[in-house]
Amino acid sequence: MPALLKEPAFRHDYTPKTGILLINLGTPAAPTAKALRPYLKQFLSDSRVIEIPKAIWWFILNGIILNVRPAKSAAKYATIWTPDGSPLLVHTQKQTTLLKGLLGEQGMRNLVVDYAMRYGQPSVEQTMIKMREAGVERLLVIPLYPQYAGSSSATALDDVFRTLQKMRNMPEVRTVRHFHDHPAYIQALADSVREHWRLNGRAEKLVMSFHGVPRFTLDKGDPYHCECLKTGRLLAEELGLGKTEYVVSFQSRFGKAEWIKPYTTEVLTQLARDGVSRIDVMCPGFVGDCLETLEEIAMEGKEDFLTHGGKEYRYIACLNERPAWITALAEIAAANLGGWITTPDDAEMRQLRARSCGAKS
Ligand SMILES: C=CC1=C(C)c2cc3[nH]c(cc4nc(cc5[nH]c(cc1n2)c(C)c5CCC(=O)O)C(CCC(=O)O)=C4C)c(C)c3C=C
Ligand SMILES: [Fe+2]
Ligand SMILES: [Fe+2]
Repeated sequence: MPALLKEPAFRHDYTPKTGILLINLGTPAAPTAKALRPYLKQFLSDSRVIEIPKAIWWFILNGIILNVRPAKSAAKYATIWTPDGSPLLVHTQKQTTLLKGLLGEQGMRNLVVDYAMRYGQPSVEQTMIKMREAGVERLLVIPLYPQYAGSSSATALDDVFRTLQKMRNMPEVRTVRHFHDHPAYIQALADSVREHWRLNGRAEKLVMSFHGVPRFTLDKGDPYHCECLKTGRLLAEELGLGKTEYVVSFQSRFGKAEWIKPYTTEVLTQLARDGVSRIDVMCPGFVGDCLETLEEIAMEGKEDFLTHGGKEYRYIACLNERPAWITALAEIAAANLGGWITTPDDAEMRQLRARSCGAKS
């Protein structure tokens, strides 16, 4: 049992709140090798992400990867960094604010909406302590990954459960496992494609590129690959696309092992070689633009396609702050908040609470 966190003395006179905690992957604090090193170390030391035996991996990580990758990755981050910081952080912050605003407009009171990062800052523990201090007694956790994977959603939830183990007065907890087939999420994606078509016309193919995972995880029971294909199919159906008009592929391969296929780079190269001249490319598995979409897909992917004979490569931005996506997020939250959002005003709630144990305050 880990050591318990410090908590304030119990009191009656506060309004119990319901919290929504959005968890995203996390991102380095700056686009520098110095900032990349601790970020990558934390990320790549996660046994949900790297399943190689710990002792062997320790040597590979500390002896090779952490000496080479920080500088290489920092150079990539530098190409997408914004004046407000890393796009992943900026979009997560904005999504949190917009969700809070929308749920407030929908009349949900006594609600705390906040975000945390699985790697880097603010950590899950930090945000959970902050929410507990704000009076959160019921906590809904939404990992910002539409498709469940052990290396994304599950590790985010591990962090929540680890923090709960350290809480004396732990909140009630509900978790969202995935929303890969949620109609409002599919609608939001479809809206973004239709808007792109309205402004730019329609390309010959729509490429839907998802983050990859090692192939063996599928063989060992991870549903991620299947959920990506389902998202792709539902989106294509919503857009009225036939089987030959879209392709689902997987990006961001790490290391030499086989990952789920087809690889996005190979698909882009092959499409160009096959004489397809104009393609639309999107990343439905990322709800906000980040390094993997802005650098790997919008920049490197474009180069792959154009250098192999393609003529026009149009990247469709992630959902980011699109109103339809914030509405979808609110729907996903509301569907999981059943019975948790109470209507009595603050004073009444305090009275109810004090009365239940006979105390005066
Ligand atoms: C080492 C293996 C990796 C697995 C497995 C993996 C799964 C996975 N990742 C995401 C989402 C994101 N990954 C991002 C960056 C990133 N991913 C890996 C490695 C694995 N990911 C690394 C080493 C990095 C860091 C960048 C680099 O050095 O290449 C990001 C972007 C972060 C940002 O700051 O913008 C996202 C998002 C998912 C959803 C997933 C499993 C399904
Ligand atoms: Fe990743
Ligand atoms: Fe399947």
